[in-house]
Amino acid sequence: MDLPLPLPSLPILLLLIALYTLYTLSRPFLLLLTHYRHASRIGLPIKLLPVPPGLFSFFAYQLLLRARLARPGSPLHKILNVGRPEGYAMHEEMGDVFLTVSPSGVSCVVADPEVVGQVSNNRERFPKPPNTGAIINLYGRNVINADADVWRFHRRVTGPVFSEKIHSAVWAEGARQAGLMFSSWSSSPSPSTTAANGNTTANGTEKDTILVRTLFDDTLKLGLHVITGSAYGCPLTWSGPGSAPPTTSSVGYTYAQSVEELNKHLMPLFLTPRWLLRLAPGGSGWGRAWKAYEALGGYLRGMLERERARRQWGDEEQEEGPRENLLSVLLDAEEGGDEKLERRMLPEEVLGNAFIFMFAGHETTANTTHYALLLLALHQDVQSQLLAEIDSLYTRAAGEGRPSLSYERDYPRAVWAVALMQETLRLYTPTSVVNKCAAGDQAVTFQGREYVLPAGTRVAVNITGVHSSPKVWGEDALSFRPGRWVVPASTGSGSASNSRSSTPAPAPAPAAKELLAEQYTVLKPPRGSWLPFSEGSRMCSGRKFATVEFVSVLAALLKEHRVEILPRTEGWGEERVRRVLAGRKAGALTLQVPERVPVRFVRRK
Ligand code: HEM
Repeated sequence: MDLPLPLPSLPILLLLIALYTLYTLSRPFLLLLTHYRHASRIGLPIKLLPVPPGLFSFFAYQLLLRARLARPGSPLHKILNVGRPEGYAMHEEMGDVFLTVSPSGVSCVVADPEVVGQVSNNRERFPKPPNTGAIINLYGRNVINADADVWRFHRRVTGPVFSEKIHSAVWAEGARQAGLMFSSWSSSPSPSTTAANGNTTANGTEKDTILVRTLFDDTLKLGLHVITGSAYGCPLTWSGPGSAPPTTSSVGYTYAQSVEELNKHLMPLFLTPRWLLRLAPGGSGWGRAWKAYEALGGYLRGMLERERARRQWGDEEQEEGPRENLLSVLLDAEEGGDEKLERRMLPEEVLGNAFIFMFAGHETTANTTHYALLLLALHQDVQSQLLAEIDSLYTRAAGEGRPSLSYERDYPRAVWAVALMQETLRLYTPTSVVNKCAAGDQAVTFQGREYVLPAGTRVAVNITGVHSSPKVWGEDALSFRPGRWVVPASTGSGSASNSRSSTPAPAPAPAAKELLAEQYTVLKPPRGSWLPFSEGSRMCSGRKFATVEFVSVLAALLKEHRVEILPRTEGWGEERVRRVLAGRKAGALTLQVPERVPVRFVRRK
């Protein structure tokens, strides 16, 4: 006869619940202790963190921010932000290489160029941490979040796109889009852009000053249009019917809106299964996230279909054949057109890469242009140097009978413009940290001593830390001084590089005449000291793309104008703009100017 199992009595049940609760509550502390024990064997200074760094604290902070329970600089912000080291402050206290220990594990935070070099230039020993970039895996696996063999394959497929041919196309498209953007400001006065009334201008006439309130949105749109035209084979107009690529979606977001909304709603997209998002009410954040996801997916698929048709039926405009743009190399790999590739690319990988290049390739560059324009407006002396260089490029082009600047002839001479971009990226680098992870126990040498990082230790390369370190960039590390990048050509852009001892030395700002005489060049920084594009085999594929775009856009925008901030009498002035530049836009994955700053373009000749 079966006897019924005795049910636990109430006190035993309560005891079990209490024990479980105790275990759950004490688990983070137990983990913290365990990780601390492991970390203390490494021998580097240790900082204890109450919460796990990385995405957890990032999202927790975003939620609190939205619920208005935290604001930048508040104690909660400090606790949660501790996992995202920014600037050099933490290193002043802890040294250039130290460990953080939290319930989630041990991280090694690095702001020393030598250690950065060891970590970044060895993909086998220090790969990306598992699941990196899951947030950007929205449409499928891609070159940024893949690793090992999959990454190698994606890079082999997409790498050939970044050739001189595309840089030439980027130059032309950058100038064209900058021209369209400028015309949109000057030709159609609107609530956002009007001829400033009563301002003193260079020649005193009202129509020679253009007030621009939409620099933030317009530079983003410009970045999106440049990459769509030059890498996706889809040149766009600034507004009207030609301003969006073909789409397969009926969701009514414009192209620029779909990207903007997707950016805003990355968090729900990342955290919520797609089937649930689809059910969300249209007006909610979740509903908008779904709408943006659908709309952008529609544009990407629309461009892929158009490219497929073009490959099938031919296109008179595209004489160069299918290797011309990113979409055609992706489709080539999907169809197995290249026998040297080990396998075909899956449709989800094609879409994933079509998305990621657009995503990685427009916002970063656009924000750099935006920051640079504001910095130029604040630093008129630097702007005068740049304008002298731009004028000399146009004068030389005219002398050679060329109506416009060309990539081949003029880009190599744009020393000051490249220096400006590099200095802007040093101070306002879009990605503050690049993460790696020790594959097996890995030794690093720091200040002549070897430290072994156990398998699985995260390594956070603190880019902003390196960029603002006085040891690397001198006592004026925090000052905006593009002149530090301009060095006599005799020292050579290459010869000053790749050695720890040759940290960038201050260079006198040369006169534009001397620049033209080609006596100066842009300093190539020592390894590990300038990292906006990261370093090593996983460095940004679009570094030159972005630089060419930046130079071309600035040369077009400032051909006949100078950019200025609005005076204090109009509610702005230097101090306010400096305060805005000191902030960081919360919620953006990459750095953005946190507030809309109006500027004016004043005709100078
Ligand atoms: C100022 C502009 C840009 C900055 C500061 C920038 C920064 C970066 C950084 C820091 C990484 C490394 C990320 C990591 O390892 O986690 C990266 C990777 C990448 N970037 Fe950029 N980027 C810029 C522009 C572009 C452009 C214009 C494109 C394409 C047209 C692009 C495409 C990529 C790709 C494909 C990768 C992944 C490389 C790989 O893992 O093989 N980026 N970028």
